[in-house]
Amino acid sequence: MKALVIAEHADVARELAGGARELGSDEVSLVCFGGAVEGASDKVLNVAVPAGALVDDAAYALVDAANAADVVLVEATRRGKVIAGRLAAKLGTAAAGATVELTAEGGRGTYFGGVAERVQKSAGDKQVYIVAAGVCDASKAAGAGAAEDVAWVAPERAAKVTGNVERQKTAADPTKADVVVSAGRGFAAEEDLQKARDLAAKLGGAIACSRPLTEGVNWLPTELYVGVSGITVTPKLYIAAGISGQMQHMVGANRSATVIAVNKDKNAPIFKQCDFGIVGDLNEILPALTAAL
Ligand SMILES: Cc1cc2nc3c(=O)[nH]c(=O)nc-3n(C[C@H](O)[C@H](O)[C@H](O)COP(=O)(O)OP(=O)(O)OC[C@H]3O[C@@H](n4cnc5c(N)ncnc54)[C@H](O)[C@@H]3O)c2cc1C
Repeated sequence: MKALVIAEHADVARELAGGARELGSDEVSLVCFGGAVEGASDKVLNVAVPAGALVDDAAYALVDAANAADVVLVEATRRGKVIAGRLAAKLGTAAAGATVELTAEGGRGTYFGGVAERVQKSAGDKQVYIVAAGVCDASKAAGAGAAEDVAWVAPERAAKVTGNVERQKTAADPTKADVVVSAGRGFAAEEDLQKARDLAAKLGGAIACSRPLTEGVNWLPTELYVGVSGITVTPKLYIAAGISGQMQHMVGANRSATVIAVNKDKNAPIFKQCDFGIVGDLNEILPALTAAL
């Protein structure tokens, strides 16, 4: 069996390469847009993204590599999801998303904010899985990593980069953190986010958020929103503050080992999806937690 791994982060690339081996792949090809990955795969595919082009469009350069593979594992990033969808369409199949476990029977994924699970496979003989960080075991990754250049193939109607805006960099990556303090629309003012930052700092964790805090008011970078169209996090502790618990958000958080919710509405749906719930005003609860730690 042959596998193609597509990732944005070197550590997740290793994990997915390990996952491909666990599935029984005897040949693993790997492309990582976020840096060199050595000793993790048989082949390393170098896709040079031309200036002005988008990584999202890399699917077209990878069609031949995907066609040569039986299984394609794609890191569940925003760009990865675009690449996986386009590649699956080119292969005449569908991509299985939100995969939290890979098995020979298919990918186990969660749905409806984690209240349901199912195992699914792409139709046909080629499998395309979108897999989150932390799902596969990197220790199984191995290989000589023979380098191969892959020519860029521009899409028929490529998106054009019309400008670049430097984004605010965050101190810690929530996809890697053991503790994530996640802020939602319950935060009434941007400066109140400091309360979440203080708690995260005290716990050695990272900040994340629900989508309205990025795309609605632009208080935090889009890389930080958790959910079906954002990132998937798998921390030991997820503190959801001022988040109602809509399924589109929870699907990205429900693999956290422990979820604590802080919400002033005792009927908020999040209280049905958490291990511990605190009914109260986050403006009082978060500073109190920070002070108590
Ligand atoms: C196709 C699609 C994709 C989507 N993808 C995503 C996604 O990937 N990620 C995502 O997050 N969302 C996503 N959404 C949006 C999602 O449906 C919800 O609208 C969003 O998650 C709600 O964010 P929230 O919980 O922060 O806000 P709200 O639902 O408005 O909840 C705010 C909560 O804060 C509480 N609150 C208010 N004030 C306080 C206070 N002072 N102290 C404590 N609690 C307080 C309220 O009681 C309420 O429960 C998507 C929607 C669609 C249609």
